Amino acid sequence: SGTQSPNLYQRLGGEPGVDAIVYHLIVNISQDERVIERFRGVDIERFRTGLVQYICSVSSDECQYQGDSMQVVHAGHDYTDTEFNAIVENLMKAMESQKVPTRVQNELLSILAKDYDSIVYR
Ligand code: HEM
Repeated sequence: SGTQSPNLYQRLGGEPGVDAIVYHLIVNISQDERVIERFRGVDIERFRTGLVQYICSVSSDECQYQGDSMQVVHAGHDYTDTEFNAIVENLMKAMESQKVPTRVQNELLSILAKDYDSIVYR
């Protein structure tokens, strides 16, 4: 804050911005037949709060993600390339709906892309 340049979290809209992005991501996932079956039986409120916290933690030093590592959370499901890309696409649509500038979108995507090897196994 103050005269410092805003961090990525702030450029994503801070807490209300990230809440809205994650909300729309979940709506998009719920309408996406490529991945919806993967979320059957999942505690969505827990998923929502975990994701909000995770995005905050990778985009600022303002939060600590309390959940398990991406590797542990996604282990044993054989998530595919196509499913990974579907989630990314749903996130992009969510950010677009919140009018997040393209370069800010790309900054978050490039950070999350590093989790690819922890989520998709082959
Ligand atoms: C950019 C890629 C991804 C990121 C950053 C990501 C991140 C996360 C985070 C932070 C959580 C919450 C963990 C917690 O706090 O408990 C989570 C849970 C989950 N993710 Fe992902 N994820 C990604 C890709 C995927 C993909 C490709 C799938 C499958 C289609 C998937 C399916 C799930 C499911 C089903 C849960 C809920 C697990 C449970 O609570 O049992 N994720 N993910």
